[in-house]
Amino acid sequence: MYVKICGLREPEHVTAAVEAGADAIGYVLTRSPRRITPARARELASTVPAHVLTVAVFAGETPEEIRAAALEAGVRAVQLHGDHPHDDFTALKDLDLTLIRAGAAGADLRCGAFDEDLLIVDAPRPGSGQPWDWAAVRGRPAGRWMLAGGLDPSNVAEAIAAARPWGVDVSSGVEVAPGVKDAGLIRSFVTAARAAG
Ligand SMILES: O=C(O)c1ccccc1NCC(=O)[C@H](O)[C@H](O)COP(=O)(O)O
Repeated sequence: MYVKICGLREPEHVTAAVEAGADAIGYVLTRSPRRITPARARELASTVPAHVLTVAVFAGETPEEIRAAALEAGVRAVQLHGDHPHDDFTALKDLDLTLIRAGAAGADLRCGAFDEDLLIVDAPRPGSGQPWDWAAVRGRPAGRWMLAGGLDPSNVAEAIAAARPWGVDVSSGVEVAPGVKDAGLIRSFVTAARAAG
């Protein structure tokens, strides 16, 4: 089970995620209580070992803005959340970064449909921590796809059983307040997801 922890802002939470065995770590570079600057993302990403994917998250920015911020942040992947057209992914292809497409269950659920490498199937409001009907997508997404939206250490096993994803992605469920992560919750989430997967 591939595990991504999103919305990290502090070095101790990056360390907790890496030590717990997370596969990917996300930095939100778009409008959000979790937003950080590309410079801060670079600082946080600089300590992350090469086997962990560092991801810059965007929603609605232009390919030029995404390109500039991703290069400044020095990440290994970009995540385009919401209604980004196929052309935006094509425009970023030459960056040679992992491309992640993220959206709600109404979108095209075939990973690779927009030339992306990974797909995230999320709640309608990203980063809201709201659980949704995970079982509704069971058997529908194809390829390397992560389930997100309202996951936490106590429900991730149930969510995995319901949707049968390739991976899981969490933000609010490992926080004690919006944008404030908790190292213990991060560890518990990774452990629970791995045990269930
Ligand atoms: O986290 C945000 O605030 C956010 C804002 C705008 C676009 C994307 C955002 N988060 C992206 C993620 O990958 C979250 O992990 C995912 O939406 C799950 O969130 P949650 O339900 O809080 O676990």
